[in-house]
Amino acid sequence: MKRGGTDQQKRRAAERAVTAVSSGMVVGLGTGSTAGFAIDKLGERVDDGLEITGIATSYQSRQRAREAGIPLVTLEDATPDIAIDGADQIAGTTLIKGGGAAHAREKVVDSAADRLLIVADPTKETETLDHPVPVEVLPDARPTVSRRLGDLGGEPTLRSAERKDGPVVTDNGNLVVDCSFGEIEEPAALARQLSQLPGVVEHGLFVGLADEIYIGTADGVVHRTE
Ligand SMILES: O=C(CO)[C@H](O)[C@H](O)COP(=O)(O)O
Repeated sequence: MKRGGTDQQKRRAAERAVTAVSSGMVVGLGTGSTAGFAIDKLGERVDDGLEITGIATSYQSRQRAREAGIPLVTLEDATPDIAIDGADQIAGTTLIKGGGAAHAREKVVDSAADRLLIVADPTKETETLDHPVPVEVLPDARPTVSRRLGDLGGEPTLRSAERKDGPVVTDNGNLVVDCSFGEIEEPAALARQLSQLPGVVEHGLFVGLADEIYIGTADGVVHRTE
């Protein structure tokens, strides 16, 4: 499911993006290995005196932030000034996310932030989007949503857990259906259709949300803005 860049590429992207964070900011903390490197770097800067609070997007990012020593608040307390998150596929500034099954909370936090910075390795960048779209569904709605996804031309597969028999259960207690649509020619239109399906909690198409893309390479970082 995940495309694999190197840790060095991911760390480079993450550490460059973290330079955009300054004292006083509320920072949305993304999920996944690349966003994890950003959390680690923010923790180092907190040790050095940076005064920030974080808003986690998942159980995983909350744990990593705690280990890094970043004080945490929730959306009840504050609105993020900036969010740093990873992606599974990037075409321009349109994204597919949800490889870590965290896309529902990620979309809430990322879209609340004034600036969304995406950090990734070069294997994530493509001309067009063709990665299966993760769709978080209410457990009872899984059969009907899967049928509707088929009607939309998709090929839905219930995501299985890797280390136990049975499906992946999200932090919100829901299931994830990964739906392949082949090459997605109109992501915004597909995003609207997916959002309208009863039982869909959230899908992993992020359209019009990312402000900046940081791609770590073997010898530096490519930084793109909208
Ligand atoms: O969307 C996500 C989690 O839901 C992640 O940001 C995405 O899967 C990228 O992860 P990684 O940096 O480990 O490749």
